[in-house]
Amino acid sequence: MAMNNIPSVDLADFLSDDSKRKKKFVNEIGKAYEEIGFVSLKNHFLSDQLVEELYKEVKSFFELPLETKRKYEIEGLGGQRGYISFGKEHAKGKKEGDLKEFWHFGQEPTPDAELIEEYPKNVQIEELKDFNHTGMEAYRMLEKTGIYVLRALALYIGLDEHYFDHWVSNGNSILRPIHYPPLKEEPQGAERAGAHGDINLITLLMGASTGGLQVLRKDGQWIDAIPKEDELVINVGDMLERLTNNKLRSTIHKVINPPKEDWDKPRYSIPFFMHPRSEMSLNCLEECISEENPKHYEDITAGEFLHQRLVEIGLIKK
Ligand SMILES: O=C(O)CCC(=O)C(=O)O
Ligand SMILES: [Fe+2]
Repeated sequence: MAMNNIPSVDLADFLSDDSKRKKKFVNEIGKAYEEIGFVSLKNHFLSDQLVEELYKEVKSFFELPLETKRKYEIEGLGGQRGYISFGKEHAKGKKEGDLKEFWHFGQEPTPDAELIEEYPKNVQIEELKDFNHTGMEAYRMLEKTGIYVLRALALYIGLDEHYFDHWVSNGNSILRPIHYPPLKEEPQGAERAGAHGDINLITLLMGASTGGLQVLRKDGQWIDAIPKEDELVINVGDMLERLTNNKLRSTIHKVINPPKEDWDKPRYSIPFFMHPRSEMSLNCLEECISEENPKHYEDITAGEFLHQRLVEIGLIKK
């Protein structure tokens, strides 16, 4: 039986004036990311009320008729904004599409952002007047939380506390509400979400409508990752693993199919994928290269890396 043992950390420690508490947080989250790659975080900035409103909007959207949702599936964006229909995305290296449909909210940059690459506009849903602004409100609160987590990680790695600030402010982050519909037939090798590592720097995940998320521990055992009430599950993605030359671990995870008696139950989940600006260098940091841990990756920018991975998961056609 899988069990839940994702370490829990308290953002209030990091925000406290007591330097011992701040240091404690930095060490706890750093150690957890070297070991399991996941934490559950309390005292973040996303309120229960906002989560509730967002789930309500998201459910209303996915309940719309397919032809209405299809109006919002925009060609040529590599699935980076709007609606992405059932079965389109697959885990890297897997041919069966995941059993999910989803939506993407993207960055709305401030006028002074000076971006090298312009972001596509968010897609506005006409049928639901509160959908877009509720999504962007949650986006901002998750982004704010993520910036503090990255500050703690910068200190852990031995960088300036504000190393990531510039790269993630006006960065290419994505909020992804997902609907896993009820299963109607034997899935034939497909899963709700096949085993994968996330592409981005870090992922912040509010509680899902039901369980199903599992994480692959170093010893090869799959364990459940369920945030406690009021907590966010936060994990390291491949970009941060690469930047830190494998010091911080992007852990493989998946969403398993429910047992047959629960096939009639849908699942909803809303991850926030924190991405930097596309020009950020992901070259392995000097601080993370040593004789025992020689450089594992070629130099690359975040934009180039993202493009490669979108091709590999089926969202961009070669
Ligand atoms: O649905 C979930 O709980 C997680 C989904 C996920 O891992 C992803 O979309 O990257
Ligand atoms: Fe994921």
